Amino acid sequence: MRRPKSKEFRKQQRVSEQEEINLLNSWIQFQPPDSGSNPMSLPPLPKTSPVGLLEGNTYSRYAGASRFDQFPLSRKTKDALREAKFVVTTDIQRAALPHALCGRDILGAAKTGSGKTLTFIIPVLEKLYRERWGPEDGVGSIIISPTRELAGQIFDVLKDVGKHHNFSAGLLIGGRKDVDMEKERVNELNILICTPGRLLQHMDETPNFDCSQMQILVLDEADRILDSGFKKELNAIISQLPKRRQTLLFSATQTKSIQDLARLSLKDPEYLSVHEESVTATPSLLKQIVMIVPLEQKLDMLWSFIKSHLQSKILVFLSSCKQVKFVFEAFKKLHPGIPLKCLHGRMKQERRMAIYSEFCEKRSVLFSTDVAARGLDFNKAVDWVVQVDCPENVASYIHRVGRTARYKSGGKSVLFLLPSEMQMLEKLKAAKVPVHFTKPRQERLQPVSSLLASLLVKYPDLQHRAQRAFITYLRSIHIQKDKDIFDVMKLPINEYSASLGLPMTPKIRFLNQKIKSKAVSTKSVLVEPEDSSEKNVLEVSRNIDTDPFKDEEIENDLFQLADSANEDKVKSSEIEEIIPATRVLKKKKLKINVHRPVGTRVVFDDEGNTLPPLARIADTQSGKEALLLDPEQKAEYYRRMRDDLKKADKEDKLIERQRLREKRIKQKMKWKAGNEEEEDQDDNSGSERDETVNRRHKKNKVYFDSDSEEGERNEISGNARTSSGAVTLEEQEALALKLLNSMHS
Ligand SMILES: Nc1ncnc2c1ncn2[C@@H]1O[C@H](COP(=O)(O)OP(=O)(O)OP(=O)(O)O)[C@@H](O)[C@H]1O
Repeated sequence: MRRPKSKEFRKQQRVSEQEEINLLNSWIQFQPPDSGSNPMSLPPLPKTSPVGLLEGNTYSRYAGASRFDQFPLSRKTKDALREAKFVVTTDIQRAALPHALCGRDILGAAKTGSGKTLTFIIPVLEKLYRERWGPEDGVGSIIISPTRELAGQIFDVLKDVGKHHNFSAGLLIGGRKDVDMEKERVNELNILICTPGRLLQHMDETPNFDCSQMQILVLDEADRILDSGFKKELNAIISQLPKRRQTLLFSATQTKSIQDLARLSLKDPEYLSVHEESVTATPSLLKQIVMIVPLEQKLDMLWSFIKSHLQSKILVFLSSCKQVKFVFEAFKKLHPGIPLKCLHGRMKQERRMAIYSEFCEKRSVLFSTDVAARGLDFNKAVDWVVQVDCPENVASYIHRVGRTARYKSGGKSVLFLLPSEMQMLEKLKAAKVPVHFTKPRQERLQPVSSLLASLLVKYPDLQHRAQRAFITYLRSIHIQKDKDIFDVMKLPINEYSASLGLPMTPKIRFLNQKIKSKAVSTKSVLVEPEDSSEKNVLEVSRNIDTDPFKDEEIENDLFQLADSANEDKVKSSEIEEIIPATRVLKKKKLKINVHRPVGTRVVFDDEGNTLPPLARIADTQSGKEALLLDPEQKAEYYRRMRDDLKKADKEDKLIERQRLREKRIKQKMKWKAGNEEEEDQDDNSGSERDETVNRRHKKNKVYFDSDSEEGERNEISGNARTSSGAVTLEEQEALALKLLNSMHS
């Protein structure tokens, strides 16, 4: 709390502030961009070096400044920077601050953890300070972030660095219930830090919400905000912002698309990519490992990894919220000896923030979706980033691994790649990502599947979660755009299902169609193995083994599970994986097992001869076993059995429908009560999300940001359908017969 100051003191302060501003303005040759320039006629992006950018400009002398106090910044900003122990500037800060303080538009690209946040927070504060912005001036700056956690983190940095300024700032993110309170106060805020959905909500719903005077717009993780997932929101937001403004875009993986820049009406933007000439696209202190892990061994590998790194802080990325929920719940029940946490878009906002803070403070394992992939700077360094599921592209990989090895600290990461995803390695290499490729050391694996199977028997809820995780994973692969890497048909589906502890492979409608058509077309693959991708896979692995970035230390010290000695074993599993026809045959075999009728038990007659199968069956009516050798008797028996099963099936379906109806009603009520939940942004592809947003806009004007909940609802209904339709009549018959059989054996 500040003590009230006297009138005289305030007057003096105003005068000295004005003198300081005059001085700053004379130091900085302030060049606001032309308001009327045509955004489509952008000049080619200049490839500038980080220092000495503004030759001939009075400001050029600051271009090479290596300390914050050498920059023409206000006393208030300098004091706060010093107090927060920010003294020496980073590359991107040195390169971008001179331009940003001049009022230029900037496209800033620098590696993860290299200090981009300060690079835009300082110009925002300085711009408003020099404009003498006050509460009555309203919104002066908007900073947009793709996720709520990142917005919260930027807000914290702003509070730190701006603590001596008198600006008001607000964090506007989805999932908060106090939207009405926000509406009342939003017009008094000078700096808004927000997610796109919530900002648009205020633009559309808040009476008199006015940002016509806004001076400076910032997009953090700009490439993400400009991609198709946020396209509609961003276009709507931009259309409501003044054309005359400064725009700053930052990301570790920057967009260079002229269309994107045109959408933002950038004026002569400075493209500052300070690490473009760098040998690697990722931080130099980051050690990166890629391992081939067959799908059915992923959980074994993850479990073994956790068990052998109990003293580390580990961030684990999985492809969907359902995966996160299942792995977290299952592993928690197995007590690995280190605290486990999970983070995904469908958690309540308060819980999300709490988990995020707890993980910042404590050594633990955090299972997360891509909500934690970008921008987050976990307080005490993350030791390991483990990518259990392959990221959708190289950019996503770079952001995920960038959660460790930040600023000047080191870090390690490991990516589990399926044999069918080996193309990813080539793409990483092409993008200058130095990975050390290695094979898993099988004998160090601690299998967890059998433990999971018993857990699933004990906890039916967990079984349901496992089924959903299974289906969502396959769907996430199915909807991936990059078909060079992601091919659902190459996955060992039954083995994967068993590895989750599931007793039977759940039915997946979209896949069944594919399998049928593939079963016909893949026969030729079996007779032409040399031409198949098998060869490619092996070739790739050989190439990567001779990777110049290879670091012996990693193999010996950092990841004890790795071993190249069992190369042959892995190769044979690769071969098995990449010939889909093999699996199709296997699958059929498995199915035959499931449908095994009563009577397949070997039975002998009085003379010791085996009786043919089906000769001996249980008479369910009388409760006795009987030998039904007469075909008519047998037919009659089966007819009765079929009728019974059909009846039971009908009843089951009725019950299931009723259950689903009740569930839907409950969800509706929850919704109506404004019980906001969130979407897992990874569960849906961009295009799916676009459709979702459209529908929502049309229907009831509910807003979307990185965290909306439509994905969940879609999935719930999708999964409900699957669970209700998953077990067919045939399978139910088989199951009943199997039960009878086991009762008699
Ligand atoms: N000049 C500096 N001196 C000391 N520490 C700094 C400096 N600049 C930034 N940092 C610290 O470096 C860390 C990473 O900064 P920041 O989060 O801004 O990185 P980033 O480039 O935005 O990363 P990402 O691409 O992952 O979003 C933070 O902990 C921040 O406090």
